Amino acid sequence: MGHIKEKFKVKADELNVEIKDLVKNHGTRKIEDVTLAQVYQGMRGITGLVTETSLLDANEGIRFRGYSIPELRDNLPKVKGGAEPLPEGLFYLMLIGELPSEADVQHLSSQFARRSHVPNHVFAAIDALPVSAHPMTMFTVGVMALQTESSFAKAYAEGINKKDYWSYMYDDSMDLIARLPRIAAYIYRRKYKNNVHIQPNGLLDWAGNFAHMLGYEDEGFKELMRLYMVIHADHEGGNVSAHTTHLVGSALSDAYLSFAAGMNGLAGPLHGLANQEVIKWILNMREELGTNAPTKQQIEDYVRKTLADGKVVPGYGHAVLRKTDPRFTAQMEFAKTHLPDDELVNIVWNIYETVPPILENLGKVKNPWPNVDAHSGALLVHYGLVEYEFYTVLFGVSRALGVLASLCWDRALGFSLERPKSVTTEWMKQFIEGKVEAE
Ligand SMILES: CC(=O)SCCNC(=O)CCNC(=O)[C@H](O)C(C)(C)COP(=O)(O)OP(=O)(O)OC[C@H]1O[C@@H](n2cnc3c(N)ncnc32)[C@H](O)[C@@H]1OP(=O)(O)O
Ligand SMILES: O=C([O-])CC(=O)C(=O)O
Repeated sequence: MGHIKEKFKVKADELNVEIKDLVKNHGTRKIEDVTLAQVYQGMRGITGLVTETSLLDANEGIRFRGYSIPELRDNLPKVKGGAEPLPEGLFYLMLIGELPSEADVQHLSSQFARRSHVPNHVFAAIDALPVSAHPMTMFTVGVMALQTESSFAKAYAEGINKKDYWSYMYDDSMDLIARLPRIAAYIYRRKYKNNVHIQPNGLLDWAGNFAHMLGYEDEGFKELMRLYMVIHADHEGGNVSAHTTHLVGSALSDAYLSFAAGMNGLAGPLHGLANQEVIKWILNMREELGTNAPTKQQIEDYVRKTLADGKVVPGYGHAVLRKTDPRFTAQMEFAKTHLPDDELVNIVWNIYETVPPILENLGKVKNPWPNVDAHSGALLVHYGLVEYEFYTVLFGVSRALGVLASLCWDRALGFSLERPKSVTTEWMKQFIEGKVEAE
C-alpha cells in the first residue's frame, strides 16, 4: 500500500470514531429549521450534507481544509522555478487534511503518470460520436467507457466486505484522476486539431503534462493550468457537480459512474458551462458593437439588453457567495502579472466595474458580484485556447480532484444512501391547513 493510501486510512479511522461519538451523543441536536420556501427554491441554505474537503463562506469564499486560495498559493509545493501551486498538493490536502511535503507531491505526480493508461475502447467510444458533439458529451462518454476498468465494481460483483469499500474507491479515484487529462486532451485534439494527438510526457507534473498533451508548451500556460486546476477543484459539497457525484456514489455506484453523473451537472449553463457562456457573450457583444474595445457605456447598454431579453449575465451571481469570488480575484492577479495589457482581459475588468451596480439595482439578485467563470475564458484565449466549448472540460478535469477525494471519504466513513423525503404541493396545502405533519 502506498504511504498516502495508508495515511488516508489512519485519518479515516480517527474521524470515524469522532463521528460515531458525535452521532451517539449529539444525534438529536437540531441544526436548523427548514422553511416551505427553501423546499421550493432549490434547498438554498439548508445544511444537509457533510463534505470534509472544503468549506464555503458566503463572504470570504472557499477554504480547502482551512486554507484560502491565497494561502494555497503561498503554501503548496510548486514546480522548480514556478510560482503557482501544484494541484497534486491540493489533492493531498483534501484527502489527508494536512499540507503535503515536496516528496508527497512528487509521489502523487509519479503515481498519476504511472496510472494514466487509457484503453483503446475509450477512444473508440469517443470516436463514435460526431465531431460536432459538445466536448462535455464526449467527456462523459469517455468516462463512462472507462468504467470497464473500475476495481470497485469488479470487487463488489465478486463480493467484498463493506469495510474494504474505501480501498477500491481510492484506487479507482487515483486511476480516474490520472486518466482524465489524457481523455480531455484526446477530445480537444480530435475536435480542434485535426485528430493529431500528442503522447503524454511522464516526467511532467499532472497539469503540466495536461497542457503538453493539449498542445501548449508555453510555460505561462502550464502555470495557468496549475492555478486553474487548483482553484476549480472543489467548492464544498452542495454545488451541482459535487452533490451529484456524492448522491450517485451513495448508491455504491463506482467512481466512474458517480463522476460521470457529476459532469452531466457541470455541463449545465448555470453551473460549469457558464465559463463558455461568458466568452461567447463577450464575443457576441464585440461583434454586435463592431468594436474590440467596448466602452463602459456600451458594456452597460449590452448588459441591460441581455437582461431585457430575459437572459442571465453569465459569470455573475452565486447560490452561496455574496462577495467577489476569490477564484475570480486569483485569476485577476495572475493576469496582472502575466498579461496586464490583454484586450479581452481588460474587457473582463471593465465588465467587473459595470455589472454589479446594474444587477444590484434589479433588487432581486442576491449576489451581483463575479464568480470564477467570469474570468477564466479570457486567460485561456490569451494563450491561444480559443475553442470555448472546451472550457467546461478543463473545469471537469479539475473538479475530479475534489469530488473524488470526497468520494473516498464517503466510503471510508461508511456514509449512507442519500434519500431525502419529498412531498407534493397538495401535501403542502394540507400542511398549511394543519391536516398533515412532516415526519
Ligand atoms: C462554477 C459555478 O457554478 S458559479 C455559477 C455560474 N453560473 C452563472 O454564472 C450563471 C449566471 N448566474 C445565475 O444564473 C445565478 O446567479 C446562479 C444560478 C449562479 C445562482 O442562482 P440563485 O441562487 O437562484 O440566485 P438568486 O437567488 O440571486 O436569484 C434571484 C433572481 O436573480 C436572478 N439572477 C441571479 N443571477 C443573475 C445574473 N447573473 N443575471 C441575471 N439575473 C440573475 C435569478 O435568475 C433570479 O431571477 P428570478 O427570480 O426571475 O428567477
Ligand atoms: O458552489 C456552487 O454552487 C457553484 C460553484 O461555484 C462551484 O461549484 O464551483
